[in-house]
Amino acid sequence: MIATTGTTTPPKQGSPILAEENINPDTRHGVILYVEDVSVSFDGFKALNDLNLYINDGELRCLIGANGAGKTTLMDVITGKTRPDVGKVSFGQQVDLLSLSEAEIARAGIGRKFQKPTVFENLTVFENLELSLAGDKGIITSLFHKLSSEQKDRIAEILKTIGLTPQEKQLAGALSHGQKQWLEIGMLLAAQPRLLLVDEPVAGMTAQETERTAELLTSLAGEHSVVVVEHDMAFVRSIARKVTVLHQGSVLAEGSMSEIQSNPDVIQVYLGEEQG
Ligand SMILES: Nc1ncnc2c1ncn2[C@@H]1O[C@H](COP(=O)(O)OP(=O)(O)OP(=O)(O)O)[C@@H](O)[C@H]1O
Repeated sequence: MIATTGTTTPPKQGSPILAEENINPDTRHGVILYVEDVSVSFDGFKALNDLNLYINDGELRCLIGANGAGKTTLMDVITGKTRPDVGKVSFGQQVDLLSLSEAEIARAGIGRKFQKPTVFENLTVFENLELSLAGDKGIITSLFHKLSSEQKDRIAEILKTIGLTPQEKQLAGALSHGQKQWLEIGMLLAAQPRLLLVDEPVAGMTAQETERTAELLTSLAGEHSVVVVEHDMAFVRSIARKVTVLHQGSVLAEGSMSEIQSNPDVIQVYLGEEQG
């Protein structure tokens, strides 16, 4: 029988993301994300096919693959948007992500950055971060609530990390495309995620913005684990210590960029296209 149980649910709006509710995943074996034997079918088509992936605590991993390889579906499974037909997905050794809702997964400490920035254009950079810090307390409470010195320090720290301290009073709508992307990364950081999933962060960026983004993502690794889905191979080369290549819903190869580049299967199905 053909399985058609890969289901996609729309993201819940206004989901509370509170840093203090983050749970502490058990990473005693050095792994923060386990994806094991996961398959997802859409009307009989296997978008993910017996996929196995392990992300180490604190690592920066790049995920590459041709169009339709399953990268987005994998991100959707990790964040609870799509439920697999079979398989196991856990945050650390014990937290079963398949039993949690999208909001609960976000609260558990998994942040996702979509390709298109979604900052509040009519608020300042500082206010955008203030709102993210407020979590489910909401916009009204947050605007009338006086920030504690600890919260102010936290915002200052995030501004420094994302390189937007000089722009803190600027309206987010006036930022460049690259700056908006960094602000959104900062808004995710307000929830203190352990794992960050970042979808095509440098699409549409200038060369200088791309370089700055490479520095930013590299600086986040260590304290956070970061998975970057990216098509820009020059960017992947500049940041990746370890690259996973997806092909037809499975892992085709995994290793350093030079290992990947010399892998005959990869050359044939992916890099071959790029070079060819
Ligand atoms: N909701 C859905 N219903 C039916 N098919 C889907 C659905 N979502 C994804 N697919 C199919 O599953 C396959 C994998 O798609 P996915 O978006 O995960 O690939 P991708 O690697 O992210 O590609 P891209 O680089 O183009 O974003 C594609 O063939 C896609 O058409």
